[in-house]
Amino acid sequence: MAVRFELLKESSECNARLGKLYTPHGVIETPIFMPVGTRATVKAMTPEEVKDLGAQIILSNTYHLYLKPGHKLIEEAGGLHKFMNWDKPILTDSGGFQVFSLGKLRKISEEGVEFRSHIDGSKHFISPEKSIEIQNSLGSDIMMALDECTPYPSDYEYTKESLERTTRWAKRCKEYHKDWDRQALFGIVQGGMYKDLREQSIKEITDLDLPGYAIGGLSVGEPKELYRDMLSFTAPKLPKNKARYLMGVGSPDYLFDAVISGIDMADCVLPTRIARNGTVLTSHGKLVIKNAEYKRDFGKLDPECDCYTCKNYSRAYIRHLFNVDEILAARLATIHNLYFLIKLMENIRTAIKEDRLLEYREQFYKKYGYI
Ligand SMILES: CC(C)(C)OC(=O)NCc1c[nH]c2nc(N)[nH]c(=O)c12
Ligand SMILES: [Zn+2]
Repeated sequence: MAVRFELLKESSECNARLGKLYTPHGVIETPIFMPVGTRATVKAMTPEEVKDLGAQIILSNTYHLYLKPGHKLIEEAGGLHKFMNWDKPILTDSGGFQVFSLGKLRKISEEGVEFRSHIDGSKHFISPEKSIEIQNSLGSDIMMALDECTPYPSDYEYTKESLERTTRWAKRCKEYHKDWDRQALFGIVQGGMYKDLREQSIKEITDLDLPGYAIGGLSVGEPKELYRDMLSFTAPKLPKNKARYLMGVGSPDYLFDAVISGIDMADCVLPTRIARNGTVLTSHGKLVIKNAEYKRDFGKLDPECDCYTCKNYSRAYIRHLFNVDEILAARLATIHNLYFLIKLMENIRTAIKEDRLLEYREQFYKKYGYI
Protein backbone atom coordinates (compact mmCIF):
# COMPACT_ATOMS: atom_id res chain seq x y z
CA MET A 1 0.00 0.00 0.00
CA ALA A 2 1.71 3.21 -1.14
CA VAL A 3 -0.19 5.81 0.84
CA ARG A 4 -3.12 5.37 3.22
CA PHE A 5 -4.94 8.01 5.25
CA GLU A 6 -6.33 7.05 8.67
CA LEU A 7 -8.93 9.37 10.23
CA LEU A 8 -8.24 9.46 13.99
CA LYS A 9 -10.54 12.11 15.44
CA GLU A 10 -13.12 14.60 14.18
CA SER A 11 -13.49 17.89 16.04
CA SER A 12 -16.84 18.36 17.75
CA GLU A 13 -16.86 22.12 17.03
CA CYS A 14 -15.89 22.33 13.32
CA ASN A 15 -14.75 20.22 10.35
CA ALA A 16 -11.17 19.91 11.63
CA ARG A 17 -9.81 16.40 12.15
CA LEU A 18 -6.69 14.52 13.24
CA GLY A 19 -5.26 11.88 10.93
CA LYS A 20 -2.28 9.77 10.03
CA LEU A 21 -0.90 9.52 6.51
CA TYR A 22 1.09 6.29 5.99
CA THR A 23 3.70 6.55 3.21
CA PRO A 24 6.66 4.35 2.11
CA HIS A 25 9.04 6.87 3.75
CA GLY A 26 7.20 7.27 7.04
CA VAL A 27 4.00 8.16 8.85
CA ILE A 28 2.78 11.77 8.90
CA GLU A 29 0.54 13.23 11.61
CA THR A 30 -2.05 15.59 10.14
CA PRO A 31 -2.98 18.44 9.89
CA ILE A 32 0.41 19.33 8.54
CA PHE A 33 2.27 22.15 6.83
CA MET A 34 4.72 21.04 4.09
CA PRO A 35 7.85 23.14 3.45
CA VAL A 36 8.52 23.66 -0.24
CA GLY A 37 11.81 22.43 -1.71
CA THR A 38 11.15 23.33 -5.35
CA ARG A 39 14.55 22.49 -6.85
CA ALA A 40 15.50 19.60 -4.56
CA THR A 41 16.33 21.83 -1.62
CA VAL A 42 14.36 23.78 0.96
CA LYS A 43 16.20 27.00 0.19
CA ALA A 44 19.10 27.79 2.58
CA MET A 45 18.38 24.71 4.72
CA THR A 46 20.21 21.37 5.02
CA PRO A 47 17.87 18.35 5.18
CA GLU A 48 19.03 17.78 8.78
CA GLU A 49 17.95 21.31 9.71
CA VAL A 50 14.56 20.80 8.02
CA LYS A 51 14.15 17.56 9.99
CA ASP A 52 15.22 19.23 13.28
CA LEU A 53 12.55 21.89 12.70
CA GLY A 54 9.97 19.10 12.82
CA ALA A 55 9.09 18.90 9.11
CA GLN A 56 7.59 15.50 8.32
CA ILE A 57 7.28 15.83 4.51
CA ILE A 58 8.53 18.29 1.88
CA LEU A 59 7.36 19.32 -1.54
CA SER A 60 9.38 19.35 -4.74
CA ASN A 61 8.56 20.30 -8.29
CA THR A 62 8.21 18.29 -11.49
CA TYR A 63 8.47 21.31 -13.81
CA HIS A 64 11.67 22.69 -12.27
CA LEU A 65 13.48 19.34 -11.86
CA TYR A 66 12.52 18.27 -15.40
CA LEU A 67 14.18 21.43 -16.76
CA LYS A 68 17.20 21.21 -14.42
CA PRO A 69 19.00 18.87 -13.74
CA GLY A 70 16.57 16.61 -15.65
CA HIS A 71 14.54 13.73 -14.23
CA LYS A 72 16.71 11.08 -15.89
CA LEU A 73 19.80 12.36 -14.06
CA ILE A 74 17.95 12.22 -10.75
CA GLU A 75 16.81 8.70 -11.57
CA GLU A 76 20.46 7.73 -12.25
CA ALA A 77 21.33 9.21 -8.86
CA GLY A 78 18.90 6.78 -7.27
CA GLY A 79 15.88 9.06 -7.12
CA LEU A 80 15.10 12.35 -5.40
CA HIS A 81 15.35 11.10 -1.80
CA LYS A 82 18.91 9.89 -2.40
CA PHE A 83 19.88 12.83 -4.61
CA MET A 84 18.95 15.40 -1.93
CA ASN A 85 19.70 13.22 1.09
CA TRP A 86 16.13 13.40 2.46
CA ASP A 87 14.78 10.07 3.73
CA LYS A 88 11.31 11.21 4.80
CA PRO A 89 8.25 11.57 2.53
CA ILE A 90 8.32 13.78 -0.57
CA LEU A 91 5.30 15.10 -2.48
CA THR A 92 5.90 16.35 -6.02
CA ASP A 93 3.63 18.87 -7.68
CA SER A 94 2.80 17.90 -11.26
CA GLY A 95 4.20 20.89 -13.09
CA GLY A 96 0.88 22.13 -14.40
CA PHE A 97 0.68 25.05 -12.05
CA GLN A 98 4.32 26.02 -12.63
CA VAL A 99 3.93 25.89 -16.40
CA PHE A 100 1.01 28.30 -16.12
CA SER A 101 2.71 30.59 -13.66
CA LEU A 102 6.30 30.41 -14.90
CA GLY A 103 6.35 29.06 -18.43
CA LYS A 104 6.04 31.53 -21.28
CA LEU A 105 4.08 31.27 -24.52
CA ARG A 106 2.31 28.21 -23.32
CA LYS A 107 -0.34 26.48 -25.42
CA ILE A 108 -2.88 24.15 -23.84
CA SER A 109 -4.35 21.33 -25.92
CA GLU A 110 -6.17 18.11 -25.11
CA GLU A 111 -2.80 16.35 -25.38
CA GLY A 112 -1.05 18.51 -22.78
CA VAL A 113 0.80 21.81 -22.41
CA GLU A 114 3.42 23.20 -24.76
CA PHE A 115 5.60 25.89 -23.17
CA ARG A 116 8.92 27.64 -23.31
CA SER A 117 11.33 27.20 -20.41
CA HIS A 118 11.58 30.25 -18.16
CA ILE A 119 15.31 29.48 -17.97
CA ASP A 120 16.43 29.53 -21.61
CA GLY A 121 13.27 29.82 -23.69
CA SER A 122 13.64 26.28 -25.07
CA LYS A 123 10.42 24.60 -26.19
CA HIS A 124 8.92 21.75 -24.13
CA PHE A 125 5.76 19.69 -23.92
CA ILE A 126 4.26 18.11 -20.81
CA SER A 127 1.36 15.68 -21.14
CA PRO A 128 -0.29 13.83 -18.24
CA GLU A 129 1.79 10.78 -19.17
CA LYS A 130 5.00 12.85 -19.31
CA SER A 131 4.27 14.36 -15.89
CA ILE A 132 3.85 10.88 -14.39
CA GLU A 133 6.97 9.60 -16.18
CA ILE A 134 8.96 12.46 -14.62
CA GLN A 135 7.47 11.88 -11.16
CA ASN A 136 8.15 8.13 -11.49
CA SER A 137 11.82 8.98 -12.14
CA LEU A 138 11.89 11.29 -9.11
CA GLY A 139 10.40 8.54 -6.94
CA SER A 140 8.27 10.84 -4.75
CA ASP A 141 5.91 9.14 -2.30
CA ILE A 142 2.97 11.26 -3.45
CA MET A 143 2.57 12.45 -7.07
CA MET A 144 0.06 15.07 -8.18
CA ALA A 145 -1.99 14.60 -11.35
CA LEU A 146 -1.39 17.10 -14.13
CA ASP A 147 -4.05 19.79 -13.92
CA GLU A 148 -4.76 23.26 -15.13
CA CYS A 149 -4.83 25.70 -12.23
CA THR A 150 -7.71 27.74 -13.67
CA PRO A 151 -6.62 31.39 -13.57
CA TYR A 152 -8.57 33.87 -11.45
CA PRO A 153 -10.84 35.39 -12.58
CA SER A 154 -12.15 33.08 -15.34
CA ASP A 155 -15.64 32.98 -16.83
CA TYR A 156 -18.03 30.09 -16.23
CA GLU A 157 -17.54 28.45 -19.67
CA TYR A 158 -13.76 28.52 -19.51
CA THR A 159 -13.75 27.25 -15.91
CA LYS A 160 -16.04 24.36 -16.87
CA GLU A 161 -13.95 23.45 -19.92
CA SER A 162 -10.78 23.65 -17.85
CA LEU A 163 -12.01 21.42 -15.02
CA GLU A 164 -13.28 18.83 -17.49
CA ARG A 165 -9.89 18.70 -19.19
CA THR A 166 -8.26 18.41 -15.75
CA THR A 167 -10.51 15.39 -15.12
CA ARG A 168 -9.55 13.74 -18.43
CA TRP A 169 -5.88 14.41 -17.64
CA ALA A 170 -6.25 12.91 -14.16
CA LYS A 171 -7.70 9.73 -15.73
CA ARG A 172 -4.72 9.52 -18.08
CA CYS A 173 -2.32 9.98 -15.16
CA LYS A 174 -4.02 7.15 -13.29
CA GLU A 175 -3.91 4.85 -16.33
CA TYR A 176 -0.25 5.59 -17.02
CA HIS A 177 1.04 5.04 -13.45
CA LYS A 178 2.15 1.48 -12.72
CA ASP A 179 3.84 1.02 -9.34
CA TRP A 180 1.08 1.93 -6.84
CA ASP A 181 2.98 0.33 -3.95
CA ARG A 182 5.91 2.69 -4.40
CA GLN A 183 4.07 5.91 -5.29
CA ALA A 184 0.58 7.26 -4.72
CA LEU A 185 -1.28 9.62 -7.04
CA PHE A 186 -3.48 12.44 -5.70
CA GLY A 187 -6.15 14.04 -7.89
CA ILE A 188 -6.68 17.81 -7.97
CA VAL A 189 -10.11 19.42 -7.82
CA GLN A 190 -10.59 22.64 -9.78
CA GLY A 191 -13.74 24.58 -10.70
CA GLY A 192 -12.67 28.13 -9.91
CA MET A 193 -15.08 30.22 -7.83
CA TYR A 194 -18.25 28.49 -9.08
CA LYS A 195 -19.84 26.19 -6.50
CA ASP A 196 -21.62 23.99 -9.02
CA LEU A 197 -18.38 23.54 -10.98
CA ARG A 198 -16.50 22.71 -7.78
CA GLU A 199 -19.13 20.04 -7.09
CA GLN A 200 -18.77 18.69 -10.64
CA SER A 201 -14.97 18.52 -10.27
CA ILE A 202 -15.23 16.82 -6.85
CA LYS A 203 -17.55 14.17 -8.31
CA GLU A 204 -15.40 13.52 -11.38
CA ILE A 205 -12.05 13.48 -9.53
CA THR A 206 -13.18 11.43 -6.52
CA ASP A 207 -14.76 8.87 -8.92
CA LEU A 208 -11.13 7.96 -9.72
CA ASP A 209 -10.89 6.46 -6.21
CA LEU A 210 -7.39 7.78 -5.36
CA PRO A 211 -5.65 7.80 -1.92
CA GLY A 212 -5.92 11.57 -1.59
CA TYR A 213 -7.35 14.67 -3.20
CA ALA A 214 -6.12 18.24 -3.48
CA ILE A 215 -8.05 21.45 -3.85
CA GLY A 216 -6.34 23.53 -6.53
CA GLY A 217 -7.15 26.93 -7.93
CA LEU A 218 -7.68 28.63 -4.59
CA SER A 219 -5.49 31.29 -3.02
CA VAL A 220 -4.90 32.48 -6.59
CA GLY A 221 -5.47 36.14 -5.83
CA GLU A 222 -9.18 36.05 -5.04
CA PRO A 223 -10.46 38.17 -2.11
CA LYS A 224 -10.02 36.51 1.27
CA GLU A 225 -13.78 36.18 1.85
CA LEU A 226 -14.21 34.41 -1.49
CA TYR A 227 -11.31 32.08 -0.63
CA ARG A 228 -12.92 31.24 2.71
CA ASP A 229 -16.34 30.74 1.15
CA MET A 230 -15.06 28.40 -1.58
CA LEU A 231 -12.85 26.54 0.90
CA SER A 232 -15.59 25.92 3.47
CA PHE A 233 -17.88 24.83 0.62
CA THR A 234 -15.40 22.48 -1.05
CA ALA A 235 -13.23 20.86 1.66
CA PRO A 236 -15.99 19.05 3.61
CA LYS A 237 -17.31 17.55 0.35
CA LEU A 238 -14.08 15.61 -0.23
CA PRO A 239 -14.19 11.98 0.99
CA LYS A 240 -13.57 12.07 4.74
CA ASN A 241 -11.49 8.88 4.78
CA LYS A 242 -9.00 10.19 2.22
CA ALA A 243 -6.29 12.82 2.66
CA ARG A 244 -7.37 16.37 1.77
CA TYR A 245 -4.61 18.71 0.53
CA LEU A 246 -5.04 22.44 -0.04
CA MET A 247 -2.40 23.69 -2.49
CA GLY A 248 -0.52 26.97 -2.18
CA VAL A 249 -1.66 28.01 1.27
CA GLY A 250 0.53 29.11 4.02
CA SER A 251 -0.17 32.27 6.04
CA PRO A 252 -1.36 31.58 9.61
CA ASP A 253 -4.95 32.75 9.04
CA TYR A 254 -5.27 30.86 5.77
CA LEU A 255 -3.96 27.74 7.52
CA PHE A 256 -6.48 28.09 10.37
CA ASP A 257 -9.30 28.47 7.81
CA ALA A 258 -8.04 25.40 5.98
CA VAL A 259 -7.83 23.17 9.06
CA ILE A 260 -11.22 24.33 10.34
CA SER A 261 -12.75 23.44 6.94
CA GLY A 262 -11.35 19.90 7.18
CA ILE A 263 -8.04 20.15 5.32
CA ASP A 264 -5.21 17.77 6.34
CA MET A 265 -2.23 19.08 4.30
CA ALA A 266 -1.06 22.44 3.01
CA ASP A 267 2.05 23.82 1.33
CA CYS A 268 3.33 27.29 0.57
CA VAL A 269 6.55 29.01 -0.42
CA LEU A 270 5.49 31.99 1.71
CA PRO A 271 7.48 31.34 4.93
CA THR A 272 10.75 30.61 3.12
CA ARG A 273 10.31 33.29 0.46
CA ILE A 274 9.50 36.18 2.82
CA ALA A 275 12.26 35.03 5.19
CA ARG A 276 14.83 35.65 2.47
CA ASN A 277 13.45 39.15 2.10
CA GLY A 278 13.71 39.82 5.84
CA THR A 279 10.07 39.44 6.87
CA VAL A 280 9.50 37.09 9.80
CA LEU A 281 6.31 35.67 11.31
CA THR A 282 6.15 36.12 15.08
CA SER A 283 3.51 35.42 17.75
CA HIS A 284 2.77 39.15 17.67
CA GLY A 285 2.44 39.44 13.90
CA LYS A 286 4.75 39.94 10.92
CA LEU A 287 7.96 41.89 11.46
CA VAL A 288 10.27 43.45 8.84
CA ILE A 289 13.62 43.00 10.52
CA LYS A 290 15.45 45.52 8.31
CA ASN A 291 13.43 48.38 9.83
CA ALA A 292 15.57 50.91 11.71
CA GLU A 293 13.52 50.37 14.87
CA TYR A 294 15.39 47.05 15.42
CA LYS A 295 18.88 48.58 15.09
CA ARG A 296 19.48 48.45 18.85
CA ASP A 297 16.87 45.83 19.71
CA PHE A 298 18.95 43.15 21.46
CA GLY A 299 15.89 41.04 22.23
CA LYS A 300 14.76 37.83 20.53
CA LEU A 301 13.11 37.81 17.11
CA ASP A 302 10.05 36.28 18.81
CA PRO A 303 10.12 36.26 22.64
CA GLU A 304 7.79 33.23 22.66
CA CYS A 305 9.78 31.13 20.18
CA ASP A 306 12.30 28.46 21.17
CA CYS A 307 13.83 27.90 17.74
CA TYR A 308 17.61 27.91 17.14
CA THR A 309 17.50 31.48 15.78
CA CYS A 310 15.47 32.92 18.66
CA LYS A 311 17.60 31.12 21.25
CA ASN A 312 20.95 32.39 19.94
CA TYR A 313 20.62 35.70 18.08
CA SER A 314 19.15 39.16 18.63
CA ARG A 315 16.97 41.26 16.32
CA ALA A 316 19.86 43.75 16.03
CA TYR A 317 22.24 41.04 14.85
CA ILE A 318 19.79 39.58 12.33
CA ARG A 319 18.95 43.08 11.07
CA HIS A 320 22.70 43.70 10.65
CA LEU A 321 23.09 40.50 8.62
CA PHE A 322 20.29 41.57 6.27
CA ASN A 323 21.73 45.05 6.03
CA VAL A 324 25.09 43.77 4.82
CA ASP A 325 23.45 41.06 2.72
CA GLU A 326 25.05 38.15 4.57
CA ILE A 327 23.97 34.60 3.58
CA LEU A 328 23.41 33.75 7.25
CA ALA A 329 20.54 36.31 7.31
CA ALA A 330 18.41 34.15 4.97
CA ARG A 331 19.30 31.02 6.91
CA LEU A 332 18.39 32.35 10.35
CA ALA A 333 15.11 33.91 9.15
CA THR A 334 14.16 30.73 7.26
CA ILE A 335 14.84 28.56 10.31
CA HIS A 336 12.52 30.75 12.36
CA ASN A 337 9.69 31.06 9.81
CA LEU A 338 9.59 27.34 9.08
CA TYR A 339 9.69 26.51 12.78
CA PHE A 340 6.90 29.04 13.43
CA LEU A 341 4.48 27.40 10.97
CA ILE A 342 5.47 23.82 11.81
CA LYS A 343 5.01 24.63 15.52
CA LEU A 344 1.67 26.33 14.75
CA MET A 345 0.42 23.13 13.12
CA GLU A 346 1.65 21.09 16.10
CA ASN A 347 -0.30 23.40 18.43
CA ILE A 348 -3.33 23.09 16.17
CA ARG A 349 -3.13 19.28 16.33
CA THR A 350 -2.99 19.48 20.14
CA ALA A 351 -5.93 21.90 20.20
CA ILE A 352 -8.01 19.51 18.05
CA LYS A 353 -7.06 16.65 20.36
CA GLU A 354 -8.30 18.69 23.32
CA ASP A 355 -11.39 20.02 21.49
CA ARG A 356 -10.36 23.66 21.87
CA LEU A 357 -9.34 24.63 18.33
CA LEU A 358 -11.66 27.64 17.96
CA GLU A 359 -10.53 28.98 21.34
CA TYR A 360 -6.89 28.50 20.32
CA ARG A 361 -7.56 30.38 17.07
CA GLU A 362 -9.08 33.24 19.07
CA GLN A 363 -6.01 33.46 21.33
CA PHE A 364 -3.62 33.24 18.39
CA TYR A 365 -5.50 35.88 16.34
CA LYS A 366 -5.55 38.34 19.26
CA LYS A 367 -1.82 38.01 19.89
CA TYR A 368 -0.94 38.01 16.18
CA GLY A 369 -3.00 41.14 15.66
CA TYR A 370 -5.58 39.71 13.23
CA ILE A 371 -8.31 40.98 15.55
C1 LIG B 1 -0.76 31.60 -6.01
C2 LIG B 1 -0.46 30.53 -4.94
C3 LIG B 1 0.76 29.72 -5.33
C4 LIG B 1 -0.32 31.17 -3.57
O1 LIG B 1 -1.58 29.62 -4.80
C5 LIG B 1 -2.08 28.96 -5.85
O2 LIG B 1 -1.79 29.18 -6.97
N1 LIG B 1 -2.93 27.94 -5.48
C6 LIG B 1 -3.20 26.89 -6.41
C7 LIG B 1 -2.06 25.96 -6.60
C8 LIG B 1 -0.84 26.02 -5.96
N2 LIG B 1 -0.05 24.99 -6.38
C9 LIG B 1 -0.76 24.25 -7.30
N3 LIG B 1 -0.37 23.15 -7.97
C10 LIG B 1 -1.26 22.59 -8.86
N4 LIG B 1 -0.88 21.47 -9.55
N5 LIG B 1 -2.50 23.12 -9.06
C11 LIG B 1 -2.95 24.23 -8.40
O3 LIG B 1 -4.08 24.69 -8.60
C12 LIG B 1 -2.03 24.83 -7.47
ZN1 LIG C 1 12.17 31.50 16.39
